[in-house]
Amino acid sequence: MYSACSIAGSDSGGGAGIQADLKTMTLNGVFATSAITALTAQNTTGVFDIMEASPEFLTKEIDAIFTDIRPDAVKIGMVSSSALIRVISERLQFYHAEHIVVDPVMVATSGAKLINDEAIETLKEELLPIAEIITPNIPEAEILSGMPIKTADDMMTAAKKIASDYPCAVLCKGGHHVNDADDLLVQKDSVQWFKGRRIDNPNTHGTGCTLSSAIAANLAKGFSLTDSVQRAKAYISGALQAMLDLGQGSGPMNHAFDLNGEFVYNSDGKASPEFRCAGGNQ
Ligand SMILES: Nc1ncnc2c1ncn2[C@@H]1O[C@H](COP(=O)(O)OP(=O)(O)OP(=O)(O)O)[C@@H](O)[C@H]1O
Ligand SMILES: Cc1ncc(CO)c(N)n1
Repeated sequence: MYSACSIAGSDSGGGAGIQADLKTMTLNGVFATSAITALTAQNTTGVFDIMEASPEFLTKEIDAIFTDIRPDAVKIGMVSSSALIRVISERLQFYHAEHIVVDPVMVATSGAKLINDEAIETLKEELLPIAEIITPNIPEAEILSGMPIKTADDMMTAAKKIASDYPCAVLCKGGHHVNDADDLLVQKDSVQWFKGRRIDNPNTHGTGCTLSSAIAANLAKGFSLTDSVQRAKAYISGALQAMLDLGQGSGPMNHAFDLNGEFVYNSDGKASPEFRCAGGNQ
């Protein structure tokens, strides 16, 4: 069975972070491992506290994973400090990790800052050079490109700038646009829009984590980057469309669905009629 590893923060509320990643990877048909960078005391209304793992402990988590169940892809989410970013970069290069997806998490849906300013520079220096793809939302793309994004043309200019500054593909997510939820993928030789109808659901906590984990899971299974993004976009649209309404703020998504309405994935990562997800038909 293929496996993917999430290196990210824990969300006690279950909607984002490691919790979203493990659900997404499982339902996209790969075995999921995790190296936790920080605990957050968080729910749908906000982030109340953060406790970082030490660099030494994060090193041991990554070593434990790579020396035993080597991941076929790695997703990196919330990493709040430069010291932790350096550990991740060094360890992933040491293990020649493949298919690295970087979600440059900066601010939670609720508005809480999840990275310090110095660490944003370290992320650019240490993680973007080893990433296959990065998945900024619009505010993150503004910071990485150094330009404001108000229109689809701005999105294109900013994503192209980031893709020319760093050796990775860039998926600029349109969730923060007011109209359609269209995402833009810029690779060295191609540019492609992934169109998404905006789903009228205020419960979008963890959409970015879910999308990047679904991309990593599909890369782990051997799909091309373009196909992995396409499949991840279908997954996030399904999870938003499945309309869960939990908590008092921006709630989590519903992962207990499948793309055709009934079945989830078997251990080969193929849709299987024998393996029905509890709650999938609700
Ligand atoms: N209301 C919506 N309807 C349809 N798709 C959406 C909606 N909101 C977000 N998306 C999609 O969800 C994915 C994540 O995008 P978004 O810009 O919300 O990421 P993010 O801000 O990093 O998420 P997070 O809330 O986890 O920080 C993208 O594919 C985006 O198009
Ligand atoms: C732990 C964690 N990672 C990422 C996000 C971004 O959605 C969040 N809110 N919490």
